[in-house]
Amino acid sequence: MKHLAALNKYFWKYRNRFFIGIFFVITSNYFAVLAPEVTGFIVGKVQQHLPGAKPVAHPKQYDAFLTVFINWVNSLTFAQIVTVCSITILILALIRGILMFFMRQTIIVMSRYIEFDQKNEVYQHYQKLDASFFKTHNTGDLMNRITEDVSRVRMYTGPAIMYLVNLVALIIFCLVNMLRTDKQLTLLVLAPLPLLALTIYIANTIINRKSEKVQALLSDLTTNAQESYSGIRVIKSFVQEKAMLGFFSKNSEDYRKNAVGLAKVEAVYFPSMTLMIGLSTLLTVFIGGKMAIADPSKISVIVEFVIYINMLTFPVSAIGWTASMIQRAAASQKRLNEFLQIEPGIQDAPHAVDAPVKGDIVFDKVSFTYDNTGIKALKDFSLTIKEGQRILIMGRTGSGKSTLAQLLLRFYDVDNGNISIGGRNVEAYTLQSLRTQVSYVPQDVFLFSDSVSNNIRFGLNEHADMPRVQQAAANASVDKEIQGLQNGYDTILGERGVTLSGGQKQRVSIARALIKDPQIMVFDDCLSAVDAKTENEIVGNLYRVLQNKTAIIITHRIFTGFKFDNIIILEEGKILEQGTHEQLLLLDGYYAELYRIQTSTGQSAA
Ligand SMILES: Nc1ncnc2c1ncn2[C@@H]1O[C@H](COP(=O)(O)OP(=O)(O)OP(=O)(O)O)[C@@H](O)[C@H]1O
Repeated sequence: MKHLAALNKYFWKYRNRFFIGIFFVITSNYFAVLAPEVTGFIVGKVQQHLPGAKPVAHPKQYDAFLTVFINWVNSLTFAQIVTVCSITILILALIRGILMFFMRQTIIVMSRYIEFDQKNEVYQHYQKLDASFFKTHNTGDLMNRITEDVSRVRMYTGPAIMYLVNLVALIIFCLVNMLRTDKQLTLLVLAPLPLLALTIYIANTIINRKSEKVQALLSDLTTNAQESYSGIRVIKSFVQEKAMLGFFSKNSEDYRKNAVGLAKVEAVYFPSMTLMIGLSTLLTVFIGGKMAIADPSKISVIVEFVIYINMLTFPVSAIGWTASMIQRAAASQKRLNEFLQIEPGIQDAPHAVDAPVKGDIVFDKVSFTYDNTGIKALKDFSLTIKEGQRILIMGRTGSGKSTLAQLLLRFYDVDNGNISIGGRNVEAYTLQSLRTQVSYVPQDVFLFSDSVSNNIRFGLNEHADMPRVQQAAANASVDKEIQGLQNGYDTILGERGVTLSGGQKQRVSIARALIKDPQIMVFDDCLSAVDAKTENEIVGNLYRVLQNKTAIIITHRIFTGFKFDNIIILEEGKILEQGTHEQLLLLDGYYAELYRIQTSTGQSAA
């Protein structure tokens, strides 16, 4: 339950709505319990009007408000009393309805505001968390917490609180009135209600457990179906349709069994609840009936009590429901707190500054190990890249090339050594200035379900006009292909739009980096999906665009047509060879071997 304390800041933020809402809940219940009293009063009047009726031994006491009303009504004729009381009951119902409307307008609307704020809070926090957090938590879990868990918490901030205050207020008002009317009858007829509340609580817990299981199975089923659709080409090419169908049918069967089990419990639960509630009414009529036989003036009491019992039915049955709603919200808030309390490992250092990120890049004895796998990706790595140099980084897969780029952008922080740009440690720049001024084209391309032009503009804070977007696309050699699409630059990409080829996606992603026009650019194996001719064209363009800029190009292919200031060959996190193309050929090592293979097979990019 302590987990829910995290929500207090929201209650405080919306305190006006909250307290006004509670005021509406209480007043609506006050007016609700006036109706049975007026009904009891009028039935009493009718009974007294019958021939041979004995006068009431102990006239009933009313609260101050009702006493004024009854004193006034008593001054009217019998026919007028009946009419006025009937209209009063109608007016009371109307007042209650209006107050309930305002109660929902305040409390439920407040819960929607809190839900909105909480979703934003979680989303903003996700944005702050670093790369290693996302590597160790799966997307489904992140999605579930921001949607399902936040919704469950809303059930607490809205309906649960509203019903809780409502039931407490109604039970108190009813009890006060019932005890004032007849203490003994009150205790007798209310005896089954605690039992009812307990039974409902237990049954609700069982239902919740079962429905959570059903929910989890449904989520498995959806994931299963989603994977089948997105991996349909792999399934078909490996002729695994039958196996996948079998897997899906098994999941589906598990889901069916559990859903039917839940339906059975619910089928027993609701009628038994009605039966138990009926018991209280039966007791009222039975015990009250006996009392009325002994003293006919008690008829009004029985009528009043039957109405009270019916009024109490819903709140009492809602006790279990509300309790389980609060339990579920507490469990969900616990899950949300787990993430909200994680401090991002990569943050702005206290002394970090917003400054132009340019100058020589120096890796000084850098070592880095991935925490989750213990893999030592860089070992005592030192390299100086002069401002304006274009360098190529090559090496076997897993040799640490991408790690270098990610350390430069502070997706991770080094374990030992340091990385500086323009004489200032990368940690001394704010993340904002570092990442806006160093353009990075990652290995795995990601395009948003948006227009091509907006995908290219993505990293800009200002709006770029079309000529600028087109220029960036032309430099990435993708302009002509975009123009060839049906809606050109307005073509929507992604699941509901056009699917670009792997090479086209890579080039849109390069255009996105080029449009930022930064001083430092890092291309991480981002041309792997394009053919040699296109690659040649892009590198040619890049060579021109990257004049006077520092460029780090990570690749597996050799570009012979262009002169790189330095070529680095990495091996197991260390420099194996470095120098210009000619120097490396003379060295006759890994690079020369790769060059021979590529030229003999015609793979060389230029
Ligand atoms: N997020 C990660 N968590 C744990 N280990 C990682 C992670 N990323 C990379 N590694 C490991 O670190 C080592 C270096 O990986 P890196 O991605 O830098 O290599 P690379 O030279 O870029 O490879 P490739 O050419 O295949 O892209 C590899 O052994 C890899 O398995």
